[in-house]
Amino acid sequence: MPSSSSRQTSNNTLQDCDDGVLRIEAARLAFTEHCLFDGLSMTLPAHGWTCLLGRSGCGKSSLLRMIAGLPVAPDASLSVGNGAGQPLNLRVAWMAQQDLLLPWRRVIDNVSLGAAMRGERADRERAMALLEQVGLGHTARRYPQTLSGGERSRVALARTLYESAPLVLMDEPFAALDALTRLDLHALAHRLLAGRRVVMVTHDPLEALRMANQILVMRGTPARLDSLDVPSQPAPRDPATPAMSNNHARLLAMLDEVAA
Ligand SMILES: Nc1ncnc2c1ncn2[C@@H]1O[C@H](COP(=O)(O)OP(=O)(O)OP(=O)(O)O)[C@@H](O)[C@H]1O
Repeated sequence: MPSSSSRQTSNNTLQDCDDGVLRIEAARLAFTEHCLFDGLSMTLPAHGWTCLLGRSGCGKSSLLRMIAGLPVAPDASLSVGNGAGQPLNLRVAWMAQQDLLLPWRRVIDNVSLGAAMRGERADRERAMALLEQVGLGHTARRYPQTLSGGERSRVALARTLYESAPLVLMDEPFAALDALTRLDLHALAHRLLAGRRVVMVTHDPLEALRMANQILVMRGTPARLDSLDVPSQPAPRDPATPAMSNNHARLLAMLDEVAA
């Protein structure tokens, strides 16, 4: 899902809103035999990263898809508002674990893929500038299969940035990368996404502690959302500090806690 667009969920209309908080409320997802969550709410500040963690299968990716307005299940609903009960319109960009680069399009044409999908003329200058920003200007005319995994992730990041969406949803975007490449991508993504509202699903507590302004843990059955304070240093944080080790232990304990 490389493109962004105006989204409509089952029970609300989303409108552009770059400032102020965003409230996700009354999120519910149930299947015939079980309810994954019901009545979940969260506040997303205007700028900064919210990291969402939880045990496998608790519904993190589904919740992210619901925020994006994508279909998940017949019994799936939430409302998105500005905290004062008013619905909002919001353009959304999506970045997934799989880079979803199209092998038959050159790198630069993958960056501007959203424009092509919307039937718009691609802004090649902008796509090129973004490629330069992620350090891959020299690969513009190559095809994705000639790039390494880390380079492909950089192209996917450039494609996400091309959308200029105020809300960026990321589903384990760095999970397939080796540890050092991941650290590099953290720093790059943090710099290039400054000023955006980012929600990132991750399985990696250290990644969350490194990047987040807000950490939310989904746990319990049906799941509830609990928050964990983040270290006071600015992100992206050095993983080798005592504050990070202490919080890492606390976050692991929260993830491990038996459902209440
Ligand atoms: N049609 C369906 N019927 C029943 N259960 C379903 C259906 N579709 C999805 N599920 C369940 O919904 C749950 C939530 O999936 P989701 O991918 O959102 O979880 P997750 O927390 O992101 O998992 P992971 O961390 O493993 O990626 C899973 O347990 C999945 O089996």
